[in-house]
Amino acid sequence: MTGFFNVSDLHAVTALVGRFPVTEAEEVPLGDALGRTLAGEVASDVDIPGFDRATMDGYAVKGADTFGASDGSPAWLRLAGTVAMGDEPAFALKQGEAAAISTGGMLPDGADAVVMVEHTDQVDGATIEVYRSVAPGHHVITRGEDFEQGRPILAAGTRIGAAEAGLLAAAGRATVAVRKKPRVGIVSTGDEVVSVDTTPTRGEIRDINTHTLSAMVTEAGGEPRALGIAGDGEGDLEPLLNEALASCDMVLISGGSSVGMRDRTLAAMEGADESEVLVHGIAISPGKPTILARIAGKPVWGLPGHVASAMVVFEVVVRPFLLAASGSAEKARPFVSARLTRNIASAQGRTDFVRTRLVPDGEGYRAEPLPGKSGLIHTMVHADGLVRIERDTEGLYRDSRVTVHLLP
Ligand SMILES: Nc1nc2c(c(=O)[nH]1)N[C@H]1C(S)=C(S)[C@@H](COP(=O)(O)OP(=O)(O)OC[C@H]3O[C@@H](n4cnc5c(N)ncnc54)[C@H](O)[C@@H]3O)O[C@H]1N2
Ligand code: MOO
Repeated sequence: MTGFFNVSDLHAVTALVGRFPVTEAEEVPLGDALGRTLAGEVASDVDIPGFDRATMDGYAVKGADTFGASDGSPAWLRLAGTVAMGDEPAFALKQGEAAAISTGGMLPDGADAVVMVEHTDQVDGATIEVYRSVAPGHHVITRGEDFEQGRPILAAGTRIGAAEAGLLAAAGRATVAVRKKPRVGIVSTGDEVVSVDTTPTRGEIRDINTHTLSAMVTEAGGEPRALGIAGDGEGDLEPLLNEALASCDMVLISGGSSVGMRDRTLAAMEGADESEVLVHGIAISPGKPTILARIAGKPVWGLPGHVASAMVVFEVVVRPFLLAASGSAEKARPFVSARLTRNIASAQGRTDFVRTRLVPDGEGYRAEPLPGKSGLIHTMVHADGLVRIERDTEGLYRDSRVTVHLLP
């Protein structure tokens, strides 16, 4: 009988991640670095900010000079000068003095706080009244408060988002060393699968997996390359597989990974030069008929054809390999805790990933499992996340608390 003679445990599969290389580093302009992964640790060349800086418009003061000040009993301070923006003040504050300052201006020596202009009145050209007491440090960002010169500010493996781009700009990084985006070749298979611009005849179905997988590759920091659809005939897949291997760092083939008569993915992988099949079958659901081969040092995946299965397998198995290939330090998706709206059955001996919708419920969420047919794309559209049920768990009862790993 044909079958999966050696179904692997999920942990054993993800442990294979170290068998594959990380992409090379390259220096890119900061403006092109969004979504990329830092190749090395980054330190700043300067203190940020490089000086004590006002965060409000008003007067730089010595906090102690304002202690006890109120509307009924204001503090009187002498005006020592005005701070010009972008300049270092040429004067220092002595006891009982204040200096006019704008937001972002440099505090003169001797000042340690800023009192807001609306809490003051100018009595004449040389004197102000202060109606509030300000403690030292009030309305001031101190030198090096964001980060200090020479100290690491971002670790290798950090994915560059908006905040990281800002930090790199502050640290003077006009160019950044990042990992090359792993290129991922995507091949769909099946005589019944037709491209999106075709009206399917009865028996045909439009190619969904190329588009879901491309989107997921992009989200994970890779660069998808759609290579088209291979038929089920003998020798149909090989040219596309070879093209993908020649131009990409990883290959995803969807469909034909099972044990049916037309399932030729395994044979095509085995027939490639320098090929070693590492996995054929994983103890997960959906996604049991997943294949992983190492061909010419590159990971080549055979993903289930069923559309939701292909997405779930990408999320829980392939994505960690893609993150590792780009040197990413990301470990796990964010998750929320929620109560199940109904029982979920699960067979022992495999890890289940249940597509789940989150329904807001007072302070938190209820987790609503979505019915399981893995050939339906709408279940993924409605899912907010996945609930993982471990191999040794038979199922979960309604109202039990579960962890929902959020999908992007
Ligand atoms: N006798 C058995 N049959 C099946 C088993 C099994 O253990 N014994 N496993 C089932 C499971 S679970 C899955 S998952 C599928 C996986 O099969 P394949 O990877 O070989 O995929 P196909 O047979 O080629 O396709 C399955 C299904 O998905 C549709 N499909 C394929 N590619 C696309 C695409 N790019 N876009 C949209 N839809 C696609 C295809 O038309 C089929 O309907 O095997 C079960 N069978
Ligand atoms: O294991 Mo399949 O991937 O259920 O749909």
